[in-house]
Amino acid sequence: MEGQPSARHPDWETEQAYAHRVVAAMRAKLAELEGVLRGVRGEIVEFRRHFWDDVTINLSTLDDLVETHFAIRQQAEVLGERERRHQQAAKTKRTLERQISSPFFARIDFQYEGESEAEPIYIGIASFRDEREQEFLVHDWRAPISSVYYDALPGPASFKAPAGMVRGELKLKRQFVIRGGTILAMFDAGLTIGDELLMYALSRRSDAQMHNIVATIQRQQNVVIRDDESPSLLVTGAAGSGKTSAALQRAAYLLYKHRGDLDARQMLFFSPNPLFMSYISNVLPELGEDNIEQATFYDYLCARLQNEFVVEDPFDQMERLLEAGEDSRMARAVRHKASKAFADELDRYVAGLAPQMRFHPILVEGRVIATATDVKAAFDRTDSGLRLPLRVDLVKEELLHRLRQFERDEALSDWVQKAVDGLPDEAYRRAERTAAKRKREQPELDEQEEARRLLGREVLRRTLRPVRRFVETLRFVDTAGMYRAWFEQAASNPPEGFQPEDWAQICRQTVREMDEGTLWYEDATPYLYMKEQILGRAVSAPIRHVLVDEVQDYSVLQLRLIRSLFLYSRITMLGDPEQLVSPHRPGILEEDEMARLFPGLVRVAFGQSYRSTKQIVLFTRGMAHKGAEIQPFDRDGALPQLAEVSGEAEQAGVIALWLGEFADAGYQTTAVLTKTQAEAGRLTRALERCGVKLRRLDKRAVSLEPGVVVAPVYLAKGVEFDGVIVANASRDQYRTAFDRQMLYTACTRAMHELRMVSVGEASPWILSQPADTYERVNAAGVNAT
Ligand SMILES: Nc1ncnc2c1ncn2[C@@H]1O[C@H](COP(=O)(O)OP(=O)(O)OP(=O)(O)O)[C@@H](O)[C@H]1O
Repeated sequence: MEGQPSARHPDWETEQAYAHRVVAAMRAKLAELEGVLRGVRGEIVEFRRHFWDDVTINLSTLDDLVETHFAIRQQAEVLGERERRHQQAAKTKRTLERQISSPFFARIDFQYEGESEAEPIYIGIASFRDEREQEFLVHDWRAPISSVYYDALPGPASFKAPAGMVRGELKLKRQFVIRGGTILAMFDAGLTIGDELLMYALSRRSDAQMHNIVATIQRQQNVVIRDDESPSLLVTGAAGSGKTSAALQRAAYLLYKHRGDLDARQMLFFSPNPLFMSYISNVLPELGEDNIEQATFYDYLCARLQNEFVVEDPFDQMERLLEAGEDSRMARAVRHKASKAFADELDRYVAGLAPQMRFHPILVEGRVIATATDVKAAFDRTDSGLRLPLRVDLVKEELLHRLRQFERDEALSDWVQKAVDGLPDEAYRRAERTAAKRKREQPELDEQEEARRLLGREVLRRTLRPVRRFVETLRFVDTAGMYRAWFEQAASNPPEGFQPEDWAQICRQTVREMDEGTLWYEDATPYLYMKEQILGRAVSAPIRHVLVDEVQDYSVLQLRLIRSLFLYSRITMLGDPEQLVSPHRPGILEEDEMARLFPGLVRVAFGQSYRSTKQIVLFTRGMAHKGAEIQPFDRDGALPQLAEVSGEAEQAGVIALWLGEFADAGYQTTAVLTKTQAEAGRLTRALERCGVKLRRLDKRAVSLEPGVVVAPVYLAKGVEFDGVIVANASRDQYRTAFDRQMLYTACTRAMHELRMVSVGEASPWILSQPADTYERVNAAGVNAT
């Protein structure tokens, strides 16, 4: 690395003077903004107080009603506009406050082609203009020219501006660490980019929150961040290679580039667990952007399925699997239901479903408006050339028509007239007035009967409301019955092609579970997918960008569902096949299925791992299939340690000892990772008995705080800790290929230090690593080799 040691840099004073100038200008702007904010706030309070003064409420005639409506609307619009102005100013203020502490993090000197001098460009989290001088004191990191900082080395360079490519020469590339307006460190980048600043960033202690990487975005990451052309992106890369970070920076970049046209509510991030949602929730606000929408795939499924079933969550499914074992029927069921063969089979079933469509009858207070057979007959009368959702829609129209007819026909019937007695007096008076008016227009009308008819229809309208809703929301289609029937049929008559040998039993179990009102997690997606095929896809048009993290854990149908629900959205997927911690079959990321579902898919692979020290990466990469491709970042730390102990009490003792050492090292976040929830519970109790203060994370945990946590590995996905202790990393626990992925995921959560303890012989996935990549210690933490 060519670079000047910070303290001796000859330009230090000049740069500090510039930083002071910028900060002073920012402070002045902040004061001005605070004045504006106070003013707008005052206006809002005043406006709210006198909201009704300018509105005359007059509901006498229809014209008056319309006028009143518009007057209220106009007032509300004025108020809304001020509130928006206030929100905008408050947002700018927050960004400015952050900028004042660290006004910029880089400077490039760029000499445009044809110019004789280079222009210094300072880069920060947002741009800042000196309005009097009409010059940019700081450029936004997302501005076109800023890309030179991320992409180029000193020498000829170019960047893409809206009007085309701009060429020139990069004369200087300088990086800063500034806190509280004071320069703490300053590096000039030479042939390699920003390694010192990166080292500075990666050596920090984790505070349980992910942070932005804006000052040290690497060239390959920048490709992903600024890609505004590919319809879909699949970013694969080793643990800690910055996939999630790049995706969040990408969201910030797109929000900036398309500001005014794209807002944060139009971007959706699928997170692996609720904990992760809180872990990343700081990144965008740090960059002055609003948080984008976040959901776990499970939450999304439940929202779509409403309350039709109790849907098992993926963590319970995981526990079920860990208990049953990989060779169990349950595991075979889950794997098969996640496969392409199953997805194709479901597509075939839906394609041939028309003759077997099932419906619920339409009943009103025990009276039959249409039997299930009637509804089926109505369906059969529709044009068989049409797609299922269109045919269902036609049946809906016919049923609504029948409901209207029923309302007309039944108004004078006894059961309805009996219910009329319960109507309020006002309803009687209204009906009598209307009947009298009609009598004047049609003298032959029986006025009393007309009033009774009107009252009867009012009763019916109320009674029919839920039935109408039932029809309008297509709940008359027995989708659950059809999903269930598919398994019933398959149990007695298995479909052609590959099935697990005990498929018939699996099908019967699925039926039993549904009869109890529960949907296993592995059935939730196929069921929803089938439902969307029958009833019509509720395409989520407002969402324009979807980001899917940990995509290696998704099944074929989950991806098909995402594609169909977000048909018009651009999709960015992030994954690492080595971290497959779901019972699904590996390889989904490699398959043609990806290219078929996401036409124009662009794949980007990240090779370098940033999270962990060189020692941790050299050790963990041995567990990965394509480990040789993982490049560690040259940051030194201790060798990972392994202690083999004889029992659980001894294990707790070793962990307590290690936790003490981690605390002495100043680690703020430490995780003790187990395989299962039950183990996490036992270990928590054992550690508490040793006097350790810790927090146990379960699937309901929604935030990560500094300190020691005990959790099963699958809950720590995507998250990182200063120190990680893998509990009971023994042969019994981590033996199979699936276990290897789990162990790899656990070990790669560590930033600075990794320790493993095993009750009995350690896992072969550890023992097969080169002896010089880890250290064996005894229960007292003393080298045991
Ligand atoms: N360019 C960078 N500059 C500074 N830090 C970086 C950079 N890229 C990644 N990191 C850091 O590396 C760590 C891992 O990043 P991130 O979580 O985005 O990786 P990932 O590929 O999503 O990991 P995993 O697959 O293990 O969940 C984070 O602490 C992040 O801040």
